[in-house]
Amino acid sequence: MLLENLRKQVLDAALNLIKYRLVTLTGGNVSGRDPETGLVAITPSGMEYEGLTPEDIVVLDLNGNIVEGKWKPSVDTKFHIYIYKNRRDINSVIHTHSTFASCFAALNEEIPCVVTTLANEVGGSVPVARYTPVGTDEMGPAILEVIGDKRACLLANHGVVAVGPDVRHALVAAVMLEDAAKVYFAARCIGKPIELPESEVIKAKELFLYKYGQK
Ligand SMILES: O=C(CO)[C@@H](O)[C@@H](O)COP(=O)(O)O
Repeated sequence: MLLENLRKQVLDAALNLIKYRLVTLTGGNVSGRDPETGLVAITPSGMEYEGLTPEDIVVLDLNGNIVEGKWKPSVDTKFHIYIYKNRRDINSVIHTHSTFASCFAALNEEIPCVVTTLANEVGGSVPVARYTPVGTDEMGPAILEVIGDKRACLLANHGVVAVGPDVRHALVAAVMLEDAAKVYFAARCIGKPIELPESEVIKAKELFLYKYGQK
């Protein structure tokens, strides 16, 4: 089996989307790129993640051709591939429909950096990519128009895309974005959330990039 370890990471992340309630049923998708071969492992389309094995994860080349796999790849394959083709620093793309972040996607509203979590794990505020129809060539460019060096963006009227240098970092960005979106949602209900100063955002971002955990 090609890319067994990466396929296991992609499947594990997909199961975590269910665990952290970022998707329901077959919603969302996960992919990872192998830096050595350039091949991409992506979840199959329309299949619930529980019960899948690494063999069910589809391996593609950067033209979107199936290299190994028995199922059709995600309906969102085009934007995953577009991101990999245009951003060498990104080796994982995760798409979710997480509830609170999707509220702001429905409002076409950026989530400001009102808690250090967003600075730490996403790199600051969360921009909104313009609406594009699912499965089209437009979604990839719309995402790269806004995401910059952030680790996540909202998809207008749709959901969330999180990215990272590997599957683990992209998963953490997706989970922590939803945490921060819940806080922002509740804070908006109570009063007027206060944005962190840019200087503090930079400090919090760098702390997690260079010092957090066992670094
Ligand atoms: O949001 C969408 C389609 O609108 C997709 O993420 C979701 O339905 C999952 O599709 P796939 O199972 O990845 O083909």
